[in-house]
Amino acid sequence: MEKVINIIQGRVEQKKVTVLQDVNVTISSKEFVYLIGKTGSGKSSFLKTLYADLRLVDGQGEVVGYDLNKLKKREIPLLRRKIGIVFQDFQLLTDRSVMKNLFFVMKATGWKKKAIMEQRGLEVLRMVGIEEKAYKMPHELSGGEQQRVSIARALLNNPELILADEPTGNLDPETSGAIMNLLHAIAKEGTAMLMATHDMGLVEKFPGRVLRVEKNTIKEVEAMGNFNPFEVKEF
Ligand SMILES: Nc1ncnc2c1ncn2[C@@H]1O[C@H](COP(=O)(O)OP(=O)(O)OP(=O)(O)O)[C@@H](O)[C@H]1O
Repeated sequence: MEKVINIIQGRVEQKKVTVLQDVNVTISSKEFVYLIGKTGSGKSSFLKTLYADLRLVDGQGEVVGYDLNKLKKREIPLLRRKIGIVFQDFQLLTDRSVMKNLFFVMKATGWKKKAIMEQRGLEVLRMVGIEEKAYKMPHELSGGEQQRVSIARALLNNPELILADEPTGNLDPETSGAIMNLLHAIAKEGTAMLMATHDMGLVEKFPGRVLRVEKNTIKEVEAMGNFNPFEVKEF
């Protein structure tokens, strides 16, 4: 299977302080992978490194075919076009409709023809089950619906990888479950998913590969057989 993330002996800093080191992580297409760990352990920092918002200080890294060490500033938008990013707080533009939120991203990533943009907008909204909300304003939607819009936005450019930072953090358990089903369905279609969460209930309910951030590094959690996310396999 094709590797969408390959980090070898990676090190990540925040303000000159090492947050993660000796990071070795490989993720292939279609995989659904959780990134767990305590608050402040470095989950967001790792995701930021993958979408080139933080530098990979040492080590090698390749994300959707881009070499993180060689990536020039002007190439960052090209990398982000092949990655979908979903945040806990949705990050929708509140002053415009759902469709105009999608247009905003499409324009920024090189789409030009309005009719084609509208067609693609409706298509991704259909994929997440809210096509009928296309012309509503964000505040007219529930939290779960807003998160579906942000997932639709992440899907616009057919990403090879979706990075989701606590995507269910602001949602009630039932809505979280529906969003998890959606994310799993997207991963099955071929988009790799790396999802940071500290909701262990979700990890148990929707099994997947688990990586744990602890002691300034990332470890694979043994998830075979008796699933126990607290059992850590040492490298
Ligand atoms: N912009 C920043 N400037 C300086 N230090 C930062 C910055 N962002 C994060 N840090 C520090 O880096 C470390 C890792 O933070 P990070 O946000 O990656 O953790 P996290 O696991 O995502 O936490 P949470 O679950 O609370 O989101 C923490 O010690 C944090 O204080």
